Amino acid sequence: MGGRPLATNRFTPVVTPQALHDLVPQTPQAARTVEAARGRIQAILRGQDDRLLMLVGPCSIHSEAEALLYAQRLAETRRRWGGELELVMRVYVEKPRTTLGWRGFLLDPELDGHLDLNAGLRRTRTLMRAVNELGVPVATEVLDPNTPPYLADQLAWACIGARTVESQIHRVVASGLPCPVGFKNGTSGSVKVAADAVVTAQAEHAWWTVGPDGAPGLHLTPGNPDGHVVLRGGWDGPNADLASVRRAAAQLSAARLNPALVVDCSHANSGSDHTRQGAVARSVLAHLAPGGPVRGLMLESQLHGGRQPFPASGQAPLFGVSVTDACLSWEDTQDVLAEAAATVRALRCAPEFDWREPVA
Ligand SMILES: O=C[C@H](O)[C@H](O)COP(=O)(O)O
Ligand SMILES: C=C(OP(=O)(O)O)C(=O)O
Repeated sequence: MGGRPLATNRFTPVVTPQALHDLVPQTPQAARTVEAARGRIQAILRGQDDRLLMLVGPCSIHSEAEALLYAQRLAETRRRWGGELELVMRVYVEKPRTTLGWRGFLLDPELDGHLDLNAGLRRTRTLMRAVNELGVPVATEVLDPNTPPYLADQLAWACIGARTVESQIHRVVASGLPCPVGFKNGTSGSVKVAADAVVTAQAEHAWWTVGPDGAPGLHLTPGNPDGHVVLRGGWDGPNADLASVRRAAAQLSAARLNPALVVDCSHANSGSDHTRQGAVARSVLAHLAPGGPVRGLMLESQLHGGRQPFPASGQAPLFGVSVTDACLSWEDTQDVLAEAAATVRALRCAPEFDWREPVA
């Protein structure tokens, strides 16, 4: 083969899952948050709890101080709207990229390309535990199939993203996760690939991974009964409107799946314009119906709105501003949450109707 010679492959050993758990052990307080939230999210998805699941938080975590400040504020918001909303914080530490870019705090916690994965694992686990200890449940995207043995006990909700939803190994991993898993529709907009992922993840599988001591092994997974589809729009545009929601729910019902849906108000549903997330959320709230398929919303939200260019090496990022996708500001997020809570209250007094009927 001609061309440029490849750079030399290098290998750096990584801590075992057990060593990380010994270093950052689970605490009873954090475990209570995780367990209780998993049960409540399951009940919402199954239609046994009429509150809305609200997955809110930064597109990506790049600083513990920022994330903890956000979590402290969210803890207060959770108390305020707990009767109407199940608020879960996005603690997203692995970023899938369309082509190239920073791959997240877990792999590169210093944002400088040094890829200190051991520090990333320790700092991520410490952060997730601290968020749970504040009483705020944690949601994340599971991107690298190697991460769950290190972090799964911290998660109340997990996501398989639009770029990996068609991947066999991600579906297999989801079948072994101990929490409800949302599957995004594909980047093309295909809901079929997400519905297929729900079916695949419901089954038992064999997942080749590492055990607590880091030795490779075969994890026989039980299957995940709480997989569901997350609508995030696609190449052809948004899919948060009533017709798209009805179509997706009908597709799931036809496949004999629970038609529960979460609508991501960001990504292709907002045209990646953070200022549109509120309008997308409001449009979904306007078509919610008692007993309808939409059980939750996702917002990409930060302390401050917008985004900043990824910081050059050695340069400190602006505090509270996303370094990946542009996010809704804290204040605008609060407005959306207040409206979501008011909608849930109003729906409790609304008559049931068949959401499948087309509006005349
Ligand atoms: O949510 C985050 C981004 O949309 C996703 O990681 C893709 O980012 P990119 O298109 O900037 O690579
Ligand atoms: C990467 C994300 O979303 P998607 O997979 O929908 O692009 C995300 O939610 O951070």
